[in-house]
Order: sequence, then C-alpha cells, then structure tokens
Amino acid sequence: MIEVRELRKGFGDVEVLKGLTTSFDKGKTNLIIGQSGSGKTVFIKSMLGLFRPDSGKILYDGICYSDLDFEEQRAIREKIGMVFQGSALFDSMTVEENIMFPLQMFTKMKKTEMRERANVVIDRVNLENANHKLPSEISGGMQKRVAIARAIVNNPRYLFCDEPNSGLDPHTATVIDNLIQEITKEFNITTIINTHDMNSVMEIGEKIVFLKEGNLAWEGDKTQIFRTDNEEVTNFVYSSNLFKMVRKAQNAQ
Ligand SMILES: Nc1ncnc2c1ncn2[C@@H]1O[C@H](COP(=O)(O)OP(=O)(O)OP(=O)(O)O)[C@@H](O)[C@H]1O
Repeated sequence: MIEVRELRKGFGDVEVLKGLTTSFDKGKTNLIIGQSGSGKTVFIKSMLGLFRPDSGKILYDGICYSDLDFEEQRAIREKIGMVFQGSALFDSMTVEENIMFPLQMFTKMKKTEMRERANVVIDRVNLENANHKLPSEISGGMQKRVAIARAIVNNPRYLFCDEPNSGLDPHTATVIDNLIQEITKEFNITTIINTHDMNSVMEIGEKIVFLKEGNLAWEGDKTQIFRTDNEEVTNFVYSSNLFKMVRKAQNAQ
C-alpha cells in the first residue's frame, strides 16, 4: 500500500501539487487521470522519489519514503517496477537481455539463474520464442509485454506504469491493461498507472484518482466515475463523443 498525505510540490513560485492526500491499495490497479498539465507526472515522480516534496509524506507500507535520503530509499526503490511510456527498451539488447537487466543491476544472481528467472516472466507475459529477438523485430504490443516482464522480473511490491498502452491499437491496449491487472492480483502488487485512456478507466479502474490543477478533485472506482455528478469529472470523462454516446444509451435504458 502507498499512502500520500498532504503532498505539496512546486517549482519556483508555481505550486503544482496542492496538498494531495490519498492511498493506493495493494492487489489493485490504481489509476491517476486528469488533463494535460494537471500534475500527474509530477505526482508520480514525487512518489518515486525523483522529486523531493516541498511538504507532506509518502509512505510505502508504513515506511515514510519521503523522509529518507536517496541512499536510504534504495531498499524501497529496489521493490519498485517501472513500465515507461514507449516501453524504453534497450535497442541493442535481445528481449531476454532486456528482461535480465534489472537482475544484473539489483541482484547477485548467477547468469544461469537470471536467465531462468527471465524465462519465468517471459512465459508469464506470453512471449515464448521471442527471447533472442531485438525490440525492432517485434510488434509494439510485444514490446509492451517485454517492458512489463522487465518491470516484474525482480518481484516488485510496487509497479508504476506511465501511459502503458499509448500508441497501441484498442484491442492490444485492452490486452495489455488486462495483463497488468492480472499480474497485479497474482503477485499482490500495488500498481499505479498514469493514463489518458478512458478505455483503461472502464476496464481496470479499481481506484481512480482525478487530478485537476494539482488538486485531488475526485476519487472513486470505474462504476462510480460514470455515475458521478461531479461536473469537473463529467466534463473530463464525457469530453469524447464516444463516451457521450455511452451515457446517452445508459440514460435511455
Ligand atoms: N521539472 C519541472 N520544472 C518546472 N515545472 C515543471 C516541471 N515538471 C513539471 N512542471 C510543471 O508542472 C505542471 C504539471 O506537469 P505534469 O507533467 O505533471 O502534467 P501531466 O498531468 O503529467 O501532463 P501530461 O498529461 O501532458 O503528461 C506543468 O505546468 C509543468 O510545466
């Protein structure tokens, strides 16, 4: 579980995060949504320790991460997996080498053990037969699977995903969302996803935090978000014609 208490972060005179308080449960897919510039990335980077909060607290399973110095944060950092936007794979490494990379960085495993562990997660994300391929030789959806496999290879307790299905077709995006949700449950991970994708909200929004200009304007789940009267949320959710049509159809029932 990750808890955030009264988190504030600004740059110069501009306050970007204006006192956020919320919590993200383990075993759940937690989504952060909001318009461009609302502070989602600054929020995630603050939770990761890449930005030091101006005030407030970030607790990882009860340990106040934001009070620790960079070196002391290491033990928690090693328990964090990241799926970056655009996958961020190493172009010159094979799928298997990409997935083994965190094990080389953070463990003292022997090469054969690393390869074995890498292959467990390769199987888990259904990437059999891709071990020796380069990222350029596989599809965007497969590259995301590699990114997910690399993020979970070292048994993380926390998983951060930045726009995990950007650039994917709707079907592949749903497959990737479902894979992240399955893995979250299977390994009881606290997963936090930064997304713009309303389809992800509908599919896997077990907890949704809606940011508006650095404030936590609303939180709830995927059922509640389509029923709320909160105008800020509805303006955001129903900004797409598709969702306006869904609402119309629902109201007509
Ligand atoms: N390192 C920084 N220095 C100064 N200002 C920053 C920095 N990082 C972010 N900001 C500002 O903080 C605000 C929120 O940015 P942020 O990237 O968190 O938005 P976002 O919700 O993630 O947007 P998007 O959906 O477009 O990625 C913006 O006004 C941005 O200019």
